[in-house]
Amino acid sequence: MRVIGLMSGTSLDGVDAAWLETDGEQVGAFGPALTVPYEPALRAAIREILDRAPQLAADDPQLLAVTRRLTEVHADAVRALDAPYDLIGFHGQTILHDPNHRRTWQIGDAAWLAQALGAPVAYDFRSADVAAGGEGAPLVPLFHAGLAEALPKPLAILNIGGVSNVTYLGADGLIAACDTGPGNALLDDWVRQHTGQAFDADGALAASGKIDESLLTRWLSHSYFERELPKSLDRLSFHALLDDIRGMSAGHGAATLAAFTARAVAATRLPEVPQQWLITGGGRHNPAIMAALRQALGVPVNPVESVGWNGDFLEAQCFAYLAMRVKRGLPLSLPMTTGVPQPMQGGRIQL
Ligand SMILES: Nc1ncnc2c1ncn2[C@@H]1O[C@H](COP(=O)(O)OP(=O)(O)OP(=O)(O)O)[C@@H](O)[C@H]1O
Ligand SMILES: CC(=O)N[C@H]1[C@@H]2OC[C@@H](O2)[C@@H](O)[C@@H]1O[C@H](C)C(=O)O
Repeated sequence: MRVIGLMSGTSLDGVDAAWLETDGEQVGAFGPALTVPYEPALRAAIREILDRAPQLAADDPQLLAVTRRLTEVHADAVRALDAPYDLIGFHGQTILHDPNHRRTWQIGDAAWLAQALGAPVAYDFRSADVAAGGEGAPLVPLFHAGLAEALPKPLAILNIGGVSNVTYLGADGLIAACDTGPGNALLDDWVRQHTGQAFDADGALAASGKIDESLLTRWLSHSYFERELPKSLDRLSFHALLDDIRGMSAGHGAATLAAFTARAVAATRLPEVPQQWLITGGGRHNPAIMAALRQALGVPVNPVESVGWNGDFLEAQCFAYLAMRVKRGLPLSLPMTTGVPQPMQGGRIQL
């Protein structure tokens, strides 16, 4: 089937939309993809909702307004793709992720979207997993495994979005995963506070500063890095650490945060050392993070473009693939990807 996947990630920068022809197991063809950025007012409103999420009522007027506007931008993204489709995969925007309390919350109005587009919409990909005692994230591993079938293993695929997550593919067929630590979200927030820019373009600010090694050592002693996978994070899980660098110069802070993203990856215990790391997500555009990864991992580190994938749209493509799996009743997650007791179906379809 022809499926459009829609992902609004933890960076809060906009909606990624990507077209895929798939049966939910193989990818038949990749198609057009694009990003519709959120207008600054919407971005700020999402950020407010995210900060208020733990106390937020489902009928909060600001929540309802943000949900509607966010869903409209998703509809715009589908229309802008201008390609025929049979099904939509709609992730929505995560505003809260707390699997320990069996809560994960993605906002977005699937019923409105299905009606606006006149097409079925698969949505609510994470809650069945969390209800079954799983982490509810990451969900991308089965898609990575499908794409990487012919690649040499063991292989690690690292997404550096707002939060970073890794998929491990073993030579024996094992698929394992977890969030590794911060991606760009801490760094983005730091850069916004200090320069007013949305992110550290090309790692320039980080390159101008010096890494605070003793602080890094302290941060890496955080209990999250002791935990075995599977495990997952909220966008705000590490935000308290920004207090530790409050007095630092913008450059030193950026250098230390970029290095932390990379060292947290290296601190993640995988079943075996991968032959290669393939890097996807916006963080692969940051040379400071890429250089720190190469130094910390000691095996080849390459962007996913080196194997012909598009690292700006892999997650949107993933939710097209998962939409098809929802439709076919195939599992979305496995014991070693989210900690569910058995391969777990999930998602719902709005007709
Ligand atoms: N040229 C660049 N230089 C430095 N950083 C960049 C560049 N381009 C993108 N980024 C970083 O990538 C981020 C966006 O990444 P991405 O689009 O993968 O996020 P996302 O889709 O919200 O992620 P996720 O859902 O995985 O959390 C930006 O906020 C920025 O930090
Ligand atoms: C709860 C949630 O939305 N998590 C996101 C987030 O962004 C990156 C990382 O944290 C990953 O765990 C997940 O997204 C990807 C698409 C996933 O589920 O695989």
